[in-house]
Amino acid sequence: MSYKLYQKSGNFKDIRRILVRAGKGGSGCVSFVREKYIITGSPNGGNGGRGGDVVFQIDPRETSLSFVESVCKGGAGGHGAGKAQHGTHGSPCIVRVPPGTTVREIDPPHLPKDQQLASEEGQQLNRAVRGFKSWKKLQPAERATHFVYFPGWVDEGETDDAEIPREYLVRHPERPRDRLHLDLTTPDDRVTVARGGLGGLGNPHFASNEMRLPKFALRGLLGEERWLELELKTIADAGLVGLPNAGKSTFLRAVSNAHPKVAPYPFTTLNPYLGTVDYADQWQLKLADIPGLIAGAHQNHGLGHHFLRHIVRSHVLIYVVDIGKENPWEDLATLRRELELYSADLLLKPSLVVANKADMTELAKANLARLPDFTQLPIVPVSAKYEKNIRKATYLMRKLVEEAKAAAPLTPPASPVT
Ligand SMILES: Nc1nc2c(ncn2[C@@H]2O[C@H](COP(=O)(O)OP(=O)(O)OP(=O)(O)O)[C@@H](O)[C@H]2O)c(=O)[nH]1
Ligand SMILES: [Mg+2]
Repeated sequence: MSYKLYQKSGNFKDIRRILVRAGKGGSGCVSFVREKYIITGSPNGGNGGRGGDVVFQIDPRETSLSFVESVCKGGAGGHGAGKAQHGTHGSPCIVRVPPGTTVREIDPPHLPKDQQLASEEGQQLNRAVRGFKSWKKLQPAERATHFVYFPGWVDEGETDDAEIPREYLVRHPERPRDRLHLDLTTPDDRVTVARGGLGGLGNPHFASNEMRLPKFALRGLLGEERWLELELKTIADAGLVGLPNAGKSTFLRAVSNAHPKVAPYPFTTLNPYLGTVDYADQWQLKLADIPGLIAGAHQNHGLGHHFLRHIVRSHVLIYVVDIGKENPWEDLATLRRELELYSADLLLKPSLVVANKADMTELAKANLARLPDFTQLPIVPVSAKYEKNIRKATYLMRKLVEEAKAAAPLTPPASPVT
């Protein structure tokens, strides 16, 4: 049931597993000067171009991971050509991701269990399989995968003495041992997640006194390849939590420029929704509306509780309770219990109780009088539908957010790129 409801939420995706593969480098070229009266032309093959990187561009306009491709490939570098013409660089693959995306490298799904990188044993095996293998020890057939030859020319050990720069010694670059782990929070930042392969060297590079006319050039290297898990944890200053139908979306509509759907049935909201509250002095507050939580959400009742990932980063939590029904404090206790089961840290965040639907009845008034007996948190009665007492709520929200920001001013810094 809950799965189906989640599926109904259109294209929204907050978790994705993708493959990023940077482009391979172009090959170097074997070529010689051919001109009238020049019998033995000097080598003039160009180098191959670099493969294109895969780059994550953090774009504040994006709010979902649904437009990220499952396979992101950088373009291949062009091959070198005669007359010392170098190959073109491969075009980079630029992937737009919303701020708040975390990136974690995972094992490729097709590797057998014992070869997976997670275990130390698996890591050793991986290194042995695709680890550093000196090209000198390779069989001729294997060696041909490193070199391009002049047509009809047979390698009889000439390539043994070729001076090859260190970075070319490994044809299949070993999978980086440090796994990529990034937290992309800074808007408009760019992070390279897979580097393109180097372009191969043309034959002039191997010319020496012993070998004036080298008839081989280097092939380009393969680009990096990684499997990544992207998870979107929305960045908002405050998050609304409440039972279904408590009026969270109505409250967001009342205080911000956002227009989430409002309807008198539970689970109207299926995706997190972000709104901005504008204050008179240009100060802004980002407020996130998420689907309703119910008792047992940690056991996947209702819509489950995985959407709580969108409020773990917010500075302040706002509990929206429907004060017009019997025993609203039980709802508050349910909410706090479910939050604790997701992450106990959530309960430590500064919070505020918005007692919604205060316009309703005498019961609402009686409940409001009793509510402080059940919680220490500040309580603001409002009517989101009729926009009553909204100013007081926004004022308190701002105060809490400013205090929380002053206490922990920095958003977590982006971890270094490996
Ligand atoms: N009388 C009254 N009705 C309200 C008030 N706030 C919201 N409602 C009504 O309550 C119903 C539910 O409101 P929503 O904003 O969709 O509730 P929600 O918490 O977002 O619900 P879900 O998205 O399903 O979790 C709607 O029919 C609203 O018109 C209020 O202050 N007074
Ligand atoms: Mg809603």
